[in-house]
Amino acid sequence: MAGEDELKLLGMWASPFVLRARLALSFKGLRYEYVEEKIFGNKSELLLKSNPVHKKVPVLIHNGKPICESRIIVQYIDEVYGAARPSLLPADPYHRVVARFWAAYIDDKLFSSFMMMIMGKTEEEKAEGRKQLFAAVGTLEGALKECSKGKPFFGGDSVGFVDIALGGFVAWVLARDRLSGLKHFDADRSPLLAAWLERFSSLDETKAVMPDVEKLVELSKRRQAQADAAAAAVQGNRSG
Ligand SMILES: N[C@@H](CCC(=O)N[C@@H](CS)C(=O)NCC(=O)O)C(=O)O
Repeated sequence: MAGEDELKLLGMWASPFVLRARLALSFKGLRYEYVEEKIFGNKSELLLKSNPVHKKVPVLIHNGKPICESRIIVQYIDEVYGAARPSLLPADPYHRVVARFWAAYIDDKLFSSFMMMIMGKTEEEKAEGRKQLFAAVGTLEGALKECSKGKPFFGGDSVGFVDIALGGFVAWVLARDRLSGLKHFDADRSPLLAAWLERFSSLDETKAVMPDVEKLVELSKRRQAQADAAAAAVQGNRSG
């Protein structure tokens, strides 16, 4: 990193999107100031000023300039610090758009079905979320085969953009595995992703920023209880 560069990350410890930014910074070997935000309480002036459109974390502030949205932040880090460590995005424009396509798929399909499975208002909705999640995992298994071409990561020999996009969810996948007793990246149904999960989780750069899975399990239980109570109240209002 250039001597006078100042990097500050506004985050929240449990956020998978923040974890993406932390992973990218970690894989590039960059130092930065981390600021924990109270996103469900009073958001800081700095966050509101830095991300007035979405008011969400992560926000990366580079020499006073804010960059918002996790996938954009990861690509920015890769462009600015391209010389430090291997590039996250492939050099070939077609391979680059393929990587961007799968990173978007992770948000549009994997994350949305994951949320439906956890926060669904009815048992039917949760079951539908689970079904869609397993379908999305199946599709990603094919994407890993296509992108890695037999190498360890979506990025090939080294971690790339899609690895980071999916890596943001690793701690949550492990926490939900623990809560449900299910393996979301199951070695029988998705052997490549199961092996990827082991490999990615064991890297030093990942371990350095990975949130505590036990703490996520506790947070997940609390959120589940709140979602269930809200769903029960809606049900009560309908029948009352
Ligand atoms: N699309 C955004 C999603 C970011 C996001 O949803 N952040 C959540 C934390 S996980 C947040 O800041 N929520 C606060 C709010 O919704 O007000 C990204 O990729 O960065």
